[in-house]
This record gives sequence, structure tokens and C-alpha cells, in this order.
Amino acid sequence: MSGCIVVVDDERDMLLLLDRIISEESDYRVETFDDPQKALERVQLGGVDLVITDLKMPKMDGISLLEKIQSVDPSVSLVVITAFGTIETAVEATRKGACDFITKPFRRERILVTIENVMNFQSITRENNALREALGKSNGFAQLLGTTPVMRGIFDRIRQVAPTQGTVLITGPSGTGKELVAKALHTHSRRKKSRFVTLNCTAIPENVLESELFGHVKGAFTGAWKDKRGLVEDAHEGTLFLDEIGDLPPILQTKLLRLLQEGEYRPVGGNTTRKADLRFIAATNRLLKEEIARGRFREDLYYRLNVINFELPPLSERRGDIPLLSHHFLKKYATVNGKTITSICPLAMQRLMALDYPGNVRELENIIERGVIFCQTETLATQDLFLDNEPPDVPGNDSRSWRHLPFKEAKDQMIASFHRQYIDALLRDNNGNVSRAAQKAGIQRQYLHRLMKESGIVTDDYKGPNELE
Ligand SMILES: Nc1ncnc2c1ncn2[C@@H]1O[C@H](COP(=O)(O)OP(=O)(O)OP(=O)(O)O)[C@@H](O)[C@H]1O
Repeated sequence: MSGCIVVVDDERDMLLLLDRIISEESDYRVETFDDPQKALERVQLGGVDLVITDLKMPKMDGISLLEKIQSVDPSVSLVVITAFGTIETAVEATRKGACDFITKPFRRERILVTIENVMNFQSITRENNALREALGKSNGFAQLLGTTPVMRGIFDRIRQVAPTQGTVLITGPSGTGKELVAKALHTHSRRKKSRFVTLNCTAIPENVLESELFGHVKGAFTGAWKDKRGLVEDAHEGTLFLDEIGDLPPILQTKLLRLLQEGEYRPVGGNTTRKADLRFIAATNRLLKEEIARGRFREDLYYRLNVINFELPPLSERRGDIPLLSHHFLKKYATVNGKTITSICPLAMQRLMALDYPGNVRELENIIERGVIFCQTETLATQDLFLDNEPPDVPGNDSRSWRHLPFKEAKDQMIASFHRQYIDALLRDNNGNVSRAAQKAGIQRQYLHRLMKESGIVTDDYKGPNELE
């Protein structure tokens, strides 16, 4: 991987050492500066991916340099190097935006692992930015998004099938976008000026389903005070979308078959048949072949509906679409909630990429919506997402990074990460009340305070407006 790393330290020996370690073990270009002001000027020129800086320097301290770099180019990642004993300043640096800190004396492996992690995040961030730009350019399918080969294939088929009269059956697990595909087929058809009407076969009680679909005439049943149009009539010259078709009761399956075969239907209580000019699209997350085998779905209706089939894959089989979809939902819910959240931090994106998503795109959408609601900065972070079974979420703590560290250093990292996450969850559950939290955890209040200090955690971040200790 290529990239440019700027190293800043007033001690020339340290600059030489870091230059040698990085140049020998990686392909990154290293530029060293003993004057922070000069390093800042270099960042201003652009093309720098990472700045590694000492914290204690006579002309400008590391924190000030960090703040200045962030105002010049917020896309540059920052790592601070600190002497043992000044850990609090290092924690302050991470609160101000540094990705990680390294304590002196450090091991070669520690530096290299940190650099690898940060540079990986950088490349994910760049990908995210490219995706955000791609989002601006429409694929012609309104809200239906995807760039993976399987989604591109679906877009091509939509373009081919939409202008035809062919009946379509869309299958796939819940939340995979079946309704969006149905809408895209309608909006790309010659029927787009007429209505797209949906009948959700599950949502409507069986006894009113027929009248809902075909309408009824006055006096057809108790309560039928006047003639009522059905959805079939509403959809005339347009598209009728039969969602959850697998749940259509048998009696209506027969009536629907007639409509499909002959283009005719009869309103409930009516004596005459009416003609319908419709395009039919049906969707189901059930395996209709199994329903047929169990005698619950008519085989002839299945073949009438399944002229053209769209099979939508679960989100876990097209993970490449997760960044694009995440940014799409971020934009949507930031607008809905009146918030200015413009990016997703690389760590959060890594977590999003790794989830299983039994609820598919709908589940991802819910996670991002929740994240937007809790996010208080311009960047959606892992902690905003409230994902269950949170694994380690700080740089340098996933198994790929600590595997290469010496045992003691790896252990310290894991323990520090555990402290951070445990205390974070504990204080969250107890609204920042340290006494209550310590009691719940079965530890001394003073000990909890010490752990909080070491982890750079302050109670104010967890207190509601009325919470007093
Ligand atoms: N490819 C996609 N691009 C953008 N949003 C999507 C995509 N797929 C699904 N969604 C969103 O996910 C949610 C669920 O989609 P949709 O209702 O179309 O799924 P479905 O397969 O019809 O679900 P169900 O079987 O539960 O009815 C919607 O909010 C939709 O906007």
C-alpha cells in the first residue's frame, strides 16, 4: 500500500529511528521534521495520509500541532508519541481526534501495527468519500441502490423487463428490497403515468380482502352502504403489486388466477364482470414451491405469476453494498432529523461490514437511523450504533493487530480495551452515576474513578440533564 507519513519530533535520533523502521518495513514514504511549524506547512501542501508526532516539543506542543493540522486538513490521521507518565495528555490527544497513541519506549512492532491500522482506515475513508460522491449520481432507480455485480445484474434485468407486459414474481428474504424493485419496474414502464397500487396480502383480514381487491356493490353485505372501488380498479392502466402473495387465502388465489388469465373480475355482490388493464407484480419471502407441495398455494397461479423471476440476495451475500447503503441512510436520516452528520468513521464502517444482517437492508437502515439519533458530532461513530455483543473497538485491538505484538504489550492493550468498554457500558447503564455504577460492578468507587481516569473517561458524557451524583 502506498502513502505518505510525516514524522515530527524535536529529537533528531527519534526521527532517524522512526524513519528507518518505517522505510525498512513498509512501502510508505516518510518525511521527517524537527520543527512542528515546518511539518504543518508540509501538510498544507497536501498528499499527507498520517502524521506521527511527539507530544512534548519546545516550539509547539503536539496537541496544538494536532489541532492546527485538523483545521488545515481533517482527512489527515494523527498518532501521538508520548513518554511514559504523560498518558493523560495522550488520552486528551485521542479525545481531540488522534487515532491512537504510542508510549515511549516502544517496540518496532507496535509502531508498524499502528501504522498499518491507521493506513487501512485511511483507505476505507477514501472509499467512503468516493461512495458519497457516487451517491450523488443517480443510477436511474431512485432509492434502489447497489454497485455489486448481483445488483448491477438486477438493474440490467429491470431495464429489460420493465417496458414489457410480463408478469413478475420477486422472491427473496424479508428486507432485501423487493418492494423497491417492484416500484422501479413500474417507474421504468410505459405505465408510469398511471398508479402503482399495493395490496399487502398479510396486512388485510381475510374477510375484507376480496372487497378490498375487487370492490363491492351496494348491499353486497351488511355495512355495504354504497358501491366501493377495489384496488384492481384503482390500478387500471397501471401496476398492481401483490406483496406477500404467499399469504393469499386459497379462495382468493382462485379469483386472482381468473383475473390473471382472462383480465376479468367481478366486484363482491356484482352480477357483471369488469375488464382490467393491469401489469401484475407479486412478491414473497416464502418458498412458494414448498407452499405448493404442502397444498397451500395453487400451482397454476404460481406459474402464471412466475413468468419473470427476480431473486433478491440477502445483504450478507452482497456486503460490498454496505458502505453505499450506509451513506444513503445516513443522508436520509440526518435530513429527517435535522442533523449535520456527514461521515461514518472507518471503525464504525468496519463493524457495519462485519454484521450478519438477518433483517437485511431494513436492519442496516434501522441501525443507521438509531445511530443518527444518538450521534452528537458530524461523524457517526461505533458507540452511536449500539451494536449488540460489541467486540473491541479501538485501534490496535482487533485480533489482526495484537497477534503480532509481544505478549505483554498485547495483554496490556486488551486489558485497556476491556476497561474502556466495560466502564463505558457500566456508566451508560447508570447515567454516569459513579457511586451507583461502582456498586453494580461490585468494586470500590475510588477504584472505578482510577480506571476511568486511565481510560480517559469522564462522567459528564453519560449524564442526562437531571442526573446528579
Ligand atoms: N437496494 C436498496 N437500496 C436502498 N434501500 C433499500 C434497498 N433494499 C432495501 N432498501 C430499504 O430497506 C427497506 C426494506 O425494503 P423493502 O420493503 O423493499 O424490502 P422487502 O424485501 O419488500 O421486505 P418485506 O419482504 O419484509 O416486505 C426499505 O426501507 C428500503 O427502502
